[in-house]
This record gives sequence, structure tokens and C-alpha cells, in this order.
Amino acid sequence: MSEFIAIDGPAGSGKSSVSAAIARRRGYGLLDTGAAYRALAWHVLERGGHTDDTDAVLAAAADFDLRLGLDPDDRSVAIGDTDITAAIREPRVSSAVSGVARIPAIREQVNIFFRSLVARAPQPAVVVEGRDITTVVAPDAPVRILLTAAPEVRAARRAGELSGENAAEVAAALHKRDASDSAVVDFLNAAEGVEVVDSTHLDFSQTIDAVLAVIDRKQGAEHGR
Ligand SMILES: Nc1ncnc2c1ncn2[C@@H]1O[C@H](COP(=O)(O)OP(=O)(O)OP(=O)(O)O)[C@@H](O)[C@H]1O
Ligand SMILES: Nc1ccn([C@@H]2O[C@H](COP(=O)(O)O)[C@@H](O)[C@H]2O)c(=O)n1
Repeated sequence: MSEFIAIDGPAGSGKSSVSAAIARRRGYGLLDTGAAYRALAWHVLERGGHTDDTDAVLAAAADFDLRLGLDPDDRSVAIGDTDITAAIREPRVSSAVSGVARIPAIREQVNIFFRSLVARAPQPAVVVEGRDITTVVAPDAPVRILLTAAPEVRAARRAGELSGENAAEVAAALHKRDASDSAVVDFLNAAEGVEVVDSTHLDFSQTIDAVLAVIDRKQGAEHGR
């Protein structure tokens, strides 16, 4: 049985990039749970629907052949035979995704999918990153981390990735998404037993080291090392 390494945090906190680096370094799997929500949002839009329309989201979810793996070196996402790896990162999907994430039945459906992926994983552990992994998906995971950074730092990092986008608009969209998402699950405050790593004053490499230090300490305690 593969072990959960649960990492939550707000948008742009470094969850995906830091988790991928750690999974590669340790030979673990990587599960980007946000990619599943994004894929469903893309699917709703592709069917001509709107993610504010609960019936349209539920209908899309009933016909949702998501292909999402655990290989940190293969971050591809598909629905059936359609590769949507790049499409799910487009601003139109980022703006729509909170609409699918607010629906409890959708959260239950994707959580069943996540748990079954980890249960069948060939790796000894899977780094699972998202918003509710430490609290809902794997509240008993031996390693639970809230990765955060100051809002203006997160916005600047995200704006730095998106060439051609207006920095103020990128920041506004990121904060709007956090506001919508945090009304559904609390990923701004650490639940009991969850360790906080704040990367506001850390560079990328220092952040990886800080997260690895928590993982090593928690796994050592769990396995009596
Ligand atoms: N400590 C850091 N210092 C500098 N840049 C960082 C740091 N951590 C992450 N980054 C960069 O910040 C950007 C956002 O990181 P990433 O996409 O991993 O965040 P995320 O939490 O997964 O965001 P989202 O939830 O919006 O998908 C990336 O370009 C990443 O390389
Ligand atoms: N555990 C999760 C993960 C994600 N979401 C929703 O998906 C959106 C995209 O996530 P990213 O990590 O790719 O930014 C996010 O804004 C949430 O709406 C979620 O609800 N729970």
C-alpha cells in the first residue's frame, strides 16, 4: 500500500513544482489533484456549458474519462484520447475551475478517484498535492504539510511564468480563485498536526529542502527511525 504525502496550499504557493521535484528525487509518485478539477472544468466548457451551472457540471462529470497518472516526469492529462495537458492551464480554465470545485458531489467523485490511484500506485509513497488533502482526502497521512507564501509573492511568481499576461490581472485572478476556493475548503490555516512551510523568503531549492526536512522527520517518527 502506497503512503500519502499530503501537501496543501493556496494558488501559486509552489505545490506542483515543489511536489514534482520531491517525487523525482525520492522515486515517489506525484498526484496533482488540481489537474483533475481543471480537466473537468475544461470538459464542461468544451461541451458548451458553464461551471456556474451545477446540472451542466454534474452531467459532464457523468461522462468524464479522465486519464491522469502518477509519474512526475509525465504530467500529461487527457480525457479519453484528447490530450488537454496545456489546455487546462489556460486562463479561461483557471477562471472556471472553482465552479466545479464548489460542488460536494464532484469533490466526492474525484476523491474516490484519487484514493484509488494511490491505492494502486507502484511507488512506496505518492506526493498528493491540492487544497483538501491534509484535511479531507488523507487526514491520517503520516506526512501532512501546508505550503504557503505571502499573497504578493505568489502572485509575482505566477505572473513571472505567464509571459504576455498583465501582472495586475494575473494577481487579481489568483486572489479571486483563492477567495472562491477557501469558501469551500480551508487551505489558508493549518489543521491540527499539519506542518507549515512558508516559502515567502525561500528560493525554490530552499523550499524543496524545507519540505524534505519535514518529510524526513515525519517518516522517521512514523517508522521509528
Ligand atoms: N520558493 C520559490 N521561489 C521561487 N519560485 C518558486 C518557489 N516555489 C515555487 N516557485 C515558482 O512559483 C510558480 C508557481 O508554482 P506552482 O505552479 O508549483 O504553484 P502551485 O501551488 O501548484 O499553483 P496552482 O495551485 O495555481 O497550480 C512556479 O513558476 C514555480 O517554479
Ligand atoms: N484538492 C483540490 C485541488 C484543486 N482544487 C480546485 O482546483 C483548482 C485548480 O487547482 P490547482 O492546484 O491546479 O491550482 C483550484 O483552484 C480549486 O478550485 C480543489 O478544490 N481541491
